Amino acid sequence: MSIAVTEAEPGPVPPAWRLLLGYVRPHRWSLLAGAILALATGGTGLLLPLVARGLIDDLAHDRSITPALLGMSGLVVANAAVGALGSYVLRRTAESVVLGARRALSSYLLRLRISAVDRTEPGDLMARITSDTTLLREVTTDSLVGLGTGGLTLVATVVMMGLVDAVLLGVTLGVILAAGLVLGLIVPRINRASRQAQDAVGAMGASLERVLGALRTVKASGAEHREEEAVHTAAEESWRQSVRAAKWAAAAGNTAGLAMQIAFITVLAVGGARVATGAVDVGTLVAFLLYVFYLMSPIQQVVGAVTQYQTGAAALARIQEALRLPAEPPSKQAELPAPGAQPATLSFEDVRFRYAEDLPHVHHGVTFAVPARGMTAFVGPSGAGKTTVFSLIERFYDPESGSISLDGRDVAEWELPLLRAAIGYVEQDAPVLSGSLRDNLLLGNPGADDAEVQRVLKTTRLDGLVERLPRGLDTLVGHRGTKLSGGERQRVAIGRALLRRPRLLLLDEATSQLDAVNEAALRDTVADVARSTTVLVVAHRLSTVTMADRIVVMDAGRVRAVGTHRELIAADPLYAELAATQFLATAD
Ligand SMILES: Nc1ncnc2c1ncn2[C@@H]1O[C@H](COP(=O)(O)OP(=O)(O)OP(=O)(O)O)[C@@H](O)[C@H]1O
Repeated sequence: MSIAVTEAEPGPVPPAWRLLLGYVRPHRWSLLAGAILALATGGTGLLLPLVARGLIDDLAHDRSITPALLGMSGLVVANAAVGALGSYVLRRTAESVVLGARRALSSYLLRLRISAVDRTEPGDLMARITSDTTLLREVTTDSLVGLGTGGLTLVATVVMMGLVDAVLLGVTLGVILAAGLVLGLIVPRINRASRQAQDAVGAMGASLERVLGALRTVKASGAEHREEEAVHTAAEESWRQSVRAAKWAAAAGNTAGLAMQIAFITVLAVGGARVATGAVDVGTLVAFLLYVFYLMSPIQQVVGAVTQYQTGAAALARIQEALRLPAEPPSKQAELPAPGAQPATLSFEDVRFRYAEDLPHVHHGVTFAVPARGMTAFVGPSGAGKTTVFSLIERFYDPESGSISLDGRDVAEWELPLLRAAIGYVEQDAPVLSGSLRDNLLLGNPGADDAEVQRVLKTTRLDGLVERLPRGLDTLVGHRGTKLSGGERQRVAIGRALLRRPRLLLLDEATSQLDAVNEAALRDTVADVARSTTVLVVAHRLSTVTMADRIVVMDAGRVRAVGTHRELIAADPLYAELAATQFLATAD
């Protein structure tokens, strides 16, 4: 049985509110506490008009207004205190929702399949973790709580208004209903503009990542202005769409505000007439008008909640899009092989592979076998499919047909962490991560002891460099190791792979030449490692292939010959030609 690397095909995208509830569920109790406090704030405010009516009554009947004044002051102070506590609890909960989303999204993105990463822009994915998740904060507080507390306060206020005067309530609701119809037209536009604004932020992140990742090349090509324009265009697009969203949000807010003013004027007119006919007294009209005034806040809250929800729904959709990219299953950290573990065997059997359905095949039935120990070199023209062999062994991709076996067992049946724990992989451009030399060396085996590190430093001839550096292993290497030379970066990458005590070492040789001394040293290192480990090298140097135990010659996605240097020189014209040029990675 093979172990699935891609997750099940995702079904239809759930609606934004379901996604939002998913993020909020772990924090439901603190959210509820915040909502209750917000309601209590509304509740204390709701009592004010009644106390005010009492005060007017007291004045009309020549009674002392001190109790009513004290009551109103107490209510105002309680209102402020409960309000402050409520907004702190809500804000804290919202930050926790953002944290939860960031953790989930970043964990997921680190598990993405390489094929998914090939199709995406890292800068855009970063924007989803940083900027889109931030929008969840407002959605949680303004939207969810706003809708809940604002809605409840609204209902409570309407009930109170009904109790005070049903006719005036009817007038008020008529005006509010008309405003609601207008809002129904505005709200979807906010969603559309917000989505486009967030997409543009993603595009800006992608442009920035592209430029900053290759700033030397951009400068050397004199392309700063053109690249600057691309970043600015994305930033301006985000601005344009955000302004559009702001325009519609402002229209929504003001529609609600205008409706309240109209309701106020209408109630004043109709209420005034009712006072004149003696249907209601002045105190009732004042209390009702205070409620109309008071209605403003929950209505603004509900309208704000709905508009904010549109922005949040757009962000949620972008987050969900990232969470639906194919990823590897979650797994535990695997134990590395013990020192001196048995070297691996490897075989490819009729492997066919292409990077995507719409791309041509890169492997057209690749077959070869590699015994335990010794060094196997892969040679062939550029684009022949050599590096792809390594990517398939690591299961960055899966073949379309055929099988790849490690220790006689199909790699598809291995637990991914166990498979990768058996392998040390040095990529062609030898990536070095920002951080210290030590961080880089221990990346694949943080538990390596000092003696192991020292041994690897010696093997890779990095010991001299470490001694020269004032901070030794703790020297920071800069973004992508820019403070190291190309050769040093390559040796750090090899040291890192060796510290994993690999049973199979994959070495994609750099096409750039090292200086003669370092090249010889590296050759000796690899030869040394090959005595106890199975080593596969994508070779670009004649000096590497001449010492290989066997050479696999690849051409246009096929293995055309296997043998030693001496055998192949005689038997394979392509190999003879490659060898004659010294540089084995010639262009097609
Ligand atoms: N991630 C990818 N997505 C799509 N196509 C790819 C990808 N990686 C490589 N290819 C294509 O697959 C083919 C084989 O690439 P591969 O890197 O395996 O060649 P190679 O023999 O290692 O070449 P070189 O000697 O130049 O490193 C090339 O035509 C390349 O354009």
